[in-house]
This record gives sequence, structure tokens and C-alpha cells, in this order.
Amino acid sequence: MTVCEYKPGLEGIPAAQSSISYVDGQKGILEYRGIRIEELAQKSTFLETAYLLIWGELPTKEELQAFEEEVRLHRRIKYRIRDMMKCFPESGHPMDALQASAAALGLFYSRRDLTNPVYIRDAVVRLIATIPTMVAAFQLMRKGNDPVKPRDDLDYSANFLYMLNEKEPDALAAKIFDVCLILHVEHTMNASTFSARVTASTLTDPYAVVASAVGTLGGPLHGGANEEVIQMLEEIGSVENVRPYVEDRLLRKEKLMGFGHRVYKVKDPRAIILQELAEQLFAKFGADKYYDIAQEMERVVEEKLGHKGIYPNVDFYSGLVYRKMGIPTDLFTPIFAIARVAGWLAHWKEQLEENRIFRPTQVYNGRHSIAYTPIEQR
Ligand SMILES: CC(=O)SCCNC(=O)CCNC(=O)[C@H](O)C(C)(C)COP(=O)(O)OP(=O)(O)OC[C@H]1O[C@@H](n2cnc3c(N)ncnc32)[C@H](O)[C@@H]1OP(=O)(O)O
Ligand SMILES: O=C([O-])CC(=O)C(=O)O
Repeated sequence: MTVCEYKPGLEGIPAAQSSISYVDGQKGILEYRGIRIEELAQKSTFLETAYLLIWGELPTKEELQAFEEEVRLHRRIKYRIRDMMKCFPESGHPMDALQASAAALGLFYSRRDLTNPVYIRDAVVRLIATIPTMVAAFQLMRKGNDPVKPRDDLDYSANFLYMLNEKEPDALAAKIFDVCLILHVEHTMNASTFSARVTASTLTDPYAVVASAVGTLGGPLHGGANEEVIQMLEEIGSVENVRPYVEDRLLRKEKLMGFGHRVYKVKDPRAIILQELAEQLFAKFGADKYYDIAQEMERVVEEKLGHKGIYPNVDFYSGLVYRKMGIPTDLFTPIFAIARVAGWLAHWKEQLEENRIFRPTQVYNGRHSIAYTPIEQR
């Protein structure tokens, strides 16, 4: 066996063969099953894109209707899950609540029949359908309210916003939210997807796969950055403070949240679309001063770090979109998870098709042949 050079963070090391999505980080291109995201953002819906990613082809009209109907029928969560969530501390982070709730689904549906397409479809539908309900239910319950039941007459994104805010959403806001889900659904071998694939490779159940990926997504270097971006913009507070803030952080060798990417060395194509979506919302619902701060920050960071290929990533503008919709900051990453679950499931399915357990090696740099020291001599 050839011994490879150790690469911290596995940079540049292929961990799987996959036909789900493709990134060209120099040109700023992202495709799902070969289709550019710009086109999907304009013409598709989240559920149609999820279908494309998981089953490999765009659905026919009948296939899409059947999938939407199945998801609609599975939106409700069991009262025991709801009661379990009610016991979570209201000060707990919604990502932790989501991780625990997704794992708890496995208590009810743990039968592992991983070779049966019916089992796979059932798990896909159940997870895509219930994750938004769990996010909205935790939000209402931590405020002391009862969760709102899903509305069968509303489509996927409109229903989520309805469950969250207890009122029917504005049509433009619901459409933009759906596009945000399309933009967040999949992104090659990112950390949470890798985590999902490693977990999948042990042939555990899909609820454990998703729970492990949710845990990975929450970190501030990954999906959790969208929450930190808004906190950072609030801390900056004004356009004049941007330059000194950036300079100070760089001097202290601290990262600027929402910037930089392992693969993109240009502006993330998703950030370009998210910025346009934010502008559409501002045009309808009024400007946001944090957008001016964000734009100035993009200019200053390009000036300082453009030579290193550091530009806004997907997490930089998404928070401004969600903020304008009145969504609390700590729900930004759970919303990322609502979308990404379909990407994780596509990878789960692909992993099962040609599974081999992930078991890489390590470079041992510890000691050998050390004698045991009795406790009284230490
Ligand atoms: C959905 C997503 O996961 S998108 C990413 C969300 N995460 C963030 O926005 C957090 C901020 N960004 C980062 O921490 C990084 O850019 C990551 C985690 C996204 C990528 O990390 P890596 O590929 O390991 O890059 P790494 O951290 O090695 O940085 C390479 C160089 O760029 C610099 N750099 C990278 N990102 C940033 C940043 N956001 N701010 C300042 N400097 C940065 C590093 O300091 C390093 O500089 P050096 O070579 O002079 O030491
Ligand atoms: O690809 C990555 O490393 C992170 C990312 O942008 C994503 O998961 O959407």
C-alpha cells in the first residue's frame, strides 16, 4: 500500500467518488447533478432539487407530485418527540435541540433495512418532512407556546415559515426562503457531509447519520458561521468601524466570519445569489443598516485578503436574508440543516450503494515502551 503524505484537514484528499455535486473553486461554479445552481435557484423548488440530488434525475410531474404529497403527509411529529422537546432547556441552542430530536427519531424508526428501497425512501421522506417541524416546534416551545400544526394547504417553505411565526408568510418571503434552501442543500465533501458519510459507512440508521451531521454543521467554522456573521456585524455597528475592526482582527490573527473557503478562491456563487435575494427583500420591506456594513466589509476584506483568495462564503449574506424575515439569529444554522439534510441523505444513499467502512490511518507521534509508573510515584 502506498503511504500518503499527511495533510491536516485532509486538504485535497478525495474521500469518496460522488456524482451528486461539483465545485470549481477557481471559477466559482457549483452544480447539482450537473445543473448549475443559478438555474436551479431560478427555476426549481427545494423539494424538486432534493429529489434530483437523492435520486439522480429531475422528477417527472407525477414523481414530483407523489414526493411532495409524501412529504406533506409526514410533516407532523409524534407527541412523544414533542413532549421530549418540551423538556429541553429553553436556553439551549436550537442546533443541539435539533440534533437530539433527529437522533430520537431513530428510537421510533430504527429498523435498519438498508437494502430495501422502501425503507430508504421512507427515511428520506420522514427526515425531510419532520426536521422543519422540529425546528419550529422548539422555537415556539422555548417561548412557552404550543407548537403549531403543519398546514397541508401550504407548500414546504411557506409551511415552515407559518409554523415558525404562527401566521401565513408573505409570498415573496416564502419564495426567497425556498431559494435559500436550494442554495444550502448540497456542497460536495464538506465537513458535515463527510461526517454523514463516515457514520453511514458503519451501516447505522439514517437518523444517526443525520444527527452526526447536524452536530458537525453547528460549529462556527462550518454552518455555525452564519449566526456569528450577524453577531460580528452588530458588534461592528457602523460603516466607519468596519476598517478598524477588520484590521484589529487580522492583527490578532482572528478569523473574519463568513469569509474564506477551503475550495472557493473567489466569491462563493451562493453568496452572489444570496446577496441578490437580500436586496429583493430590502426593496420590498425596507433597508437594513447591517447590509451597508456587510458591503463595506466585503470591500475591505477583498483589499486586505483578496490576494489569498479570501472572499465571502455562503454564510456571509444568508443571515441578512433571514434577519429581514424576522427569524432569530440562533435559528440560522438549524435552517441550514433543514436544507442540507437532503444533501446528507443523497450521500447516505450513495455511500450505501458501494459501501466500505471509513477507516483511515494516522501518523503516530507518541512514545513507545514506556514503563507504567505506580500512582504514588507520580
Ligand atoms: C458552510 C461553510 O462551512 S462555509 C465556511 C464557514 N466558515 C467561516 O466563515 C469561518 C471563517 N473561515 C474560516 O475559518 C476558513 O476560511 C475555513 C474554515 C472556511 C476554511 O479553512 P481552511 O481551508 O483550513 O483555511 P485556513 O484556515 O488554513 O486559512 C488559510 C489562510 O487564509 C487565512 N484565512 C482563512 N479564512 C480566513 C478568514 N475568514 N479570516 C481571516 N483569515 C482567513 C488563514 O489565516 C490562513 O492564512 P495564512 O496562510 O497566512 O496562515
Ligand atoms: O464546502 C465546504 O467546506 C463548506 C460549505 O461551503 C458548505 O458545506 O456548504
